[in-house]
Amino acid sequence: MDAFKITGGIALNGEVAISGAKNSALPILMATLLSETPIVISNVPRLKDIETTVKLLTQLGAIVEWQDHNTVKIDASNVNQYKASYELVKTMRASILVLGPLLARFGHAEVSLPGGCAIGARPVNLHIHGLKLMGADIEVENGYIVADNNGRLKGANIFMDVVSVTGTENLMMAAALAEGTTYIENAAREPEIVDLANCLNAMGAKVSGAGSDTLVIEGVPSLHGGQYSVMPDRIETGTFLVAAAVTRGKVKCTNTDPSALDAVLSKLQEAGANVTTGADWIELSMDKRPKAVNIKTAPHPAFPTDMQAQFVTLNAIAEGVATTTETIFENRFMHVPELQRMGADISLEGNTAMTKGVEKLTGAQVMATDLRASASLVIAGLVATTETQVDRIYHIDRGYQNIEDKLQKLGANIVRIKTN
Ligand SMILES: CC(=O)N[C@H]1[C@@H](OP(=O)(O)OP(=O)(O)OC[C@H]2O[C@@H](n3ccc(=O)[nH]c3=O)[C@H](O)[C@@H]2O)O[C@H](CO)[C@@H](O)[C@@H]1O
Ligand SMILES: C=C(OP(=O)(O)O)C(=O)O
Repeated sequence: MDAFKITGGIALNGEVAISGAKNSALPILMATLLSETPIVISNVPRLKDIETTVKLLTQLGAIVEWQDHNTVKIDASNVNQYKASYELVKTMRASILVLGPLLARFGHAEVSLPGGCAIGARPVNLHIHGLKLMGADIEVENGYIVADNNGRLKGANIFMDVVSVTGTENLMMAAALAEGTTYIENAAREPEIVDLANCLNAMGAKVSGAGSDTLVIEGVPSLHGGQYSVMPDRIETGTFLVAAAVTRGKVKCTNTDPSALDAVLSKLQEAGANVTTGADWIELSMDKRPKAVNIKTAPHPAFPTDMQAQFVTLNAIAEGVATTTETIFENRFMHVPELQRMGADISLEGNTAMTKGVEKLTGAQVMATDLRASASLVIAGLVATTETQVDRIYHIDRGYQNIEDKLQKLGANIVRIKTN
């Protein structure tokens, strides 16, 4: 298994080019299943979840061809399998995103029910409920969601009880090929929803309202290929900015979109960072110890849960006390015991972590438990006074393209090693 060895204490300095957004690329790649002709997607990040997606699309019968490192052509004209197996779904929950497209285009889909995972139960009841409202017949059999529909799905009025990102995406994709108009109320408003809607519209769909809480999707009989470029990864951007802030460095993130990061940038400024932005870049410099900042996660445009762990690390070494409240996932504080092992003073009460900032963290052998928890431990390693080993970094490889190369270029002392 791979691990990172990090020797901390170096201020990060320089420029880092941000990759395409994992959470946008995944639904967009799944959306290619809706198209009868080939589609070329650029700015696709090369990371484990994308490899898994390519494997899944290929198993379904799509022809996937990389045109360059980050550009992929997908021809889903001959898709002839409709099953996403447990083997793939267990490694990547976003596999659930084939459900809507397969059902809408082929009238049949079988997708393994994703299990619970490190950050919470994460049910998919809203995906199923919405598709049923569109007329699908759905049963859960032997651990699989088995969905059938005769002919086209029907447009429906869908109210989402809970704001769900992939739930909104699955239903948006299904509705794109449905007969009639679908209204999705209490829809997620994340920038990745807007990106998917733009991609679908480039394929001939009629989606409006993306970015608001009501989506209106006028179904069309078929979708076609074309070209689309994935938006920059706002969570990767935020992760590098926090790393710059805690190491008291100066980092410019290029190829990014500041408008997708309002809540994160405002918290970094509150922590004392100097943040400047241009159309497609953000520069952060920090010459003092950060001030502790209170955080409460909530659906976009509020503070993203995918940045919570990184800010717990910031608060752990900041001046003062702070509360970090997680309202999206019931079990997303697995990084806390690991940070405590590095000397952080954090107590957990329900869904709130209370941090009393310490002057320094010390290196330790720690274990990554999920994607963003891993990122928070890497950041802690960058600021710790002695060597840190982060084990099980397959979690971080799911969502960050070449994170160690990018950090090395900013001056960090981080290497990938093999353990046992
Ligand atoms: C691939 C991808 O884009 N992943 C992101 C997506 O995950 P994902 O789409 O899985 O997360 P959701 O937005 O669906 O989850 C939000 C909340 O809704 C609940 N829920 C969700 C669906 C459902 O059918 N029933 C239900 O109760 C979940 O348990 C959770 O408490 O949004 C999360 C919240 O911003 C991010 O952390 C993930 O990085
Ligand atoms: C939780 C995340 O991803 P996923 O939904 O794919 O598990 C994440 O990107 O932080």
